[in-house]
Amino acid sequence: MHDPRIIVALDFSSAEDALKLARKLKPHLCRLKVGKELFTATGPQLVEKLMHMEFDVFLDLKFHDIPNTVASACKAAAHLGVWMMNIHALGGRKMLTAAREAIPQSSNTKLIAVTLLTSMDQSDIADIGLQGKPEQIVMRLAQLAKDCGLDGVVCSALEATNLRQQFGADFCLVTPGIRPADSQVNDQKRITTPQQAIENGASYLVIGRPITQASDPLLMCQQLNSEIANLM
Ligand SMILES: O=C(O)c1cc(=O)[nH]c(=O)n1[C@@H]1O[C@H](COP(=O)(O)O)[C@@H](O)[C@H]1O
Repeated sequence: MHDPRIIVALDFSSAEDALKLARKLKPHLCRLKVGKELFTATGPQLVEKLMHMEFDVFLDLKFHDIPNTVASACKAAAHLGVWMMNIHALGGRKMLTAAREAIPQSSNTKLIAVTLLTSMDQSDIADIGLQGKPEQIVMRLAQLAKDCGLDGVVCSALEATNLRQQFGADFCLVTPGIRPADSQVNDQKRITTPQQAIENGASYLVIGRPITQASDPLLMCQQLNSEIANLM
């Protein structure tokens, strides 16, 4: 059974563009992430289409609201049959627990919590009044997610080494902010190369623009997969 480590972020504004890219890729090489832009534009039908193409789908809607609202949203997402979904750890213990309890035990959907967005660094943390360094905040929020029974977290691969050590092999570390050596950083701040991410213990690498904007997305995905395979 294949367990691709790359999750391609389908950050597109239409189903047509998303499907065009998905048709170039292969389910044994990558999983796909549907985020706020694409889901808002296309709704659950596109998620169903991608699953029908045998891709595992990570529904990245980063729910953050009162516990009852988040719990109901998580229940609806689990009902779609997605492989993974996320909520914001900053929603706090009651919200995380309500979300966990809302997903039926019979469901295989993984529930993970976003810790500190990879687009944020120390100055952004100061702006919103959080205390500590990024790695301390991420550790604190990951501990909260673990305590509430979640399957893992979204973090930067820069923090993965400590989290892997603290929470063990089964805790899922999903790492965006992945940038191959020669690609543009864009709006990301806490970045690593794919190699660093794997070496630091990341479970899955979320990669958007370096694959979606590549002249040959399939080739880029294949190359990254072989680099990852060489390290494992
Ligand atoms: O939850 C996420 O997927 C996420 C969390 C985070 O902290 N940082 C982050 O970049 N993401 C998502 O990961 C993807 C990264 O895309 P690229 O920067 O184009 O590789 C985007 O779809 C983001 O929404």
